[in-house]
Amino acid sequence: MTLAMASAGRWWEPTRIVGTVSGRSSDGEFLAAVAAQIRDTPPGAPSDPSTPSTPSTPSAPSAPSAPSDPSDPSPSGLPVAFGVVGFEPDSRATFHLTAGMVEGPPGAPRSSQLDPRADHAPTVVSLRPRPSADDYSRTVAAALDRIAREGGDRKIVLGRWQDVTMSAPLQPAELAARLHARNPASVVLALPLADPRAQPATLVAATPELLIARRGDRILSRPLAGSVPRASDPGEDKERGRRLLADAKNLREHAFVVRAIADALGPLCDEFRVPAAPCLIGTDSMWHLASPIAGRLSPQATKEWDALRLARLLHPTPAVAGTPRTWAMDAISELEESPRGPFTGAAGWVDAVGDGAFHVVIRAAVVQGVSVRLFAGAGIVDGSIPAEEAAETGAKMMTVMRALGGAK
Ligand SMILES: C=C(O[C@@H]1C=C(C(=O)O)C=C[C@H]1O)C(=O)O
Repeated sequence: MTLAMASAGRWWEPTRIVGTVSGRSSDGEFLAAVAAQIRDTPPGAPSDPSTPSTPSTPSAPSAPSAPSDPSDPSPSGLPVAFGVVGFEPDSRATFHLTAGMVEGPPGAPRSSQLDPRADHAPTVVSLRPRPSADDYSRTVAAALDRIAREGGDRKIVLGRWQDVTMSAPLQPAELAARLHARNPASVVLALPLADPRAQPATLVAATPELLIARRGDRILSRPLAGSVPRASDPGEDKERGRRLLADAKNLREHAFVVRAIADALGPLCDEFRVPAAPCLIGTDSMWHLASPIAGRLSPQATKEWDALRLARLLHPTPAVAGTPRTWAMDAISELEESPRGPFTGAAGWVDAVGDGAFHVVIRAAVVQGVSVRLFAGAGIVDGSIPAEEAAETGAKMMTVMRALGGAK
């Protein structure tokens, strides 16, 4: 099985997986127990024979290097719990208890199953959008009706799926390596999902969105909301980014998220900084409005709030659910075709001292043999245009589609 993470040009793998636990995503007791369990996991603990370690794991842990990014796994080389909390309250959360994450060789893994020049590279043989772009546009219109009925000042994030079939089973590590090569500024995660009913599946994502990182008393969140697809012409591309920064509908969409995060984190902090206006960040396929929010936890909050508990406090934000949260989640479960599960969940790590980083599971796929399932969503507010939201979700899926070799 493949458990790996890449951020800021560095690739991380566990020295050893000592156990895997799963429970309901909304089960606070279960998740508190995960954080407690990692405090009791000795570094280099003997491996549980039922959960073999990753074959490509380096044999000796490398010396912990200085963190270059708040998302990096524990620089102290401490045991970490690495996992995902799903979107719906009753979805499955999976955590792998590892003896520590160590930095692998740059650009790992070494093999390249997805190298298009290799004859054994799996190729895309079929694509099935669920629903079609037209049906999705109709669902967006239905969401706009709901928002209008409530007076307009609301948001619903609506998504759609794409089921891809490959010509041969896809190695999740290969997809992760490709995403990492193409999206150096995103955090790449490959995370086996525990579902006893299903054939083994792995979540792979290249996410640009940081839900929360905690290092000691310092916290950082960088929500995204308000997006436009990039353009191939450099002049037009730059112009789209410039227009996004000044676009009233997208700024409103963004403000919902910043407000929710500031309201949740502000009371825990002695110092707290929210930018007055968002900045622009780009991925391979999208421009996004982003707000880096930073704080210093109070001494009491530092003791009580580990990274996973902070992630649970924020998740799901209006970037992936909407506002107000419960109303938006009800609308999503009525309007979307199926439950999202890990998509738009929170994935990352927490260590024995409560430090950690959780990322929003977007630009993601679930890989299961020859099947690859993609998801992308878009925030709907008063003024959204259904066809544009369909185009936006299509563009968001391009990050994974290109890495699969299924798009230019
Ligand atoms: C839901 C997704 O993206 C979220 C919605 C965004 C938006 O509506 O602009 C931007 C980033 C994400 O927070 C996704 O990419 O699937």
